[in-house]
Amino acid sequence: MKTPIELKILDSRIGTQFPLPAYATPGSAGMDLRALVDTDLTIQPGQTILIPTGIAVHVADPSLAAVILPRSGLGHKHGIVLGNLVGLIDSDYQGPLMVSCWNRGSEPFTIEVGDRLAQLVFVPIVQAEFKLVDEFDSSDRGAGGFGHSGTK
Ligand SMILES: O=c1ccn([C@H]2C[C@H](O)[C@@H](COP(=O)(O)OP(=O)(O)OP(=O)(O)O)O2)c(=O)[nH]1
Ligand SMILES: [Mg+2]
Repeated sequence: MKTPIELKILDSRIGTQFPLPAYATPGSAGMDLRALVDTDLTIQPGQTILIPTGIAVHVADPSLAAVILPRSGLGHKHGIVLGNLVGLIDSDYQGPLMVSCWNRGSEPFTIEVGDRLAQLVFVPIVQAEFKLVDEFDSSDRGAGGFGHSGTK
């Protein structure tokens, strides 16, 4: 069962030259987002560029959100990841979906118009309400963290 999500096409090349984002296989968790840039562009090592995807989505339901994640091939082989590491799309955001593209590699990387750059994953969200306490019920871990248990 798929969840309906409203989508606006902001760039008419989506739906004509390039398809709407879609799951590549029945088991895919993410849909690839394309670079709807005017012309091919090169990202220099260390440079970060904000890339439009040509679409807007309105998740609407506060118990859902979307995240933008890197594609493993681009990240691992070319150092093309996200300037914000992970993009979080709030359920009430209605603006253009943008990808912050960071070349953390050592070679210039050329993005061609319509290239699949990153992926969009819809996730469930729990909104918390803080309940102030003076003491927590004790747990096995307590305050141990940040590697306190070692590596072996
Ligand atoms: O990679 C991203 C990350 C965010 N957004 C949009 C959707 C998100 O709902 C909005 C705000 O993102 P976020 O809350 O992460 O950024 P902020 O710096 O806290 O901005 P704001 O003050 O607008 O919340 O920007 C994108 O299009 N792409
Ligand atoms: Mg914010």
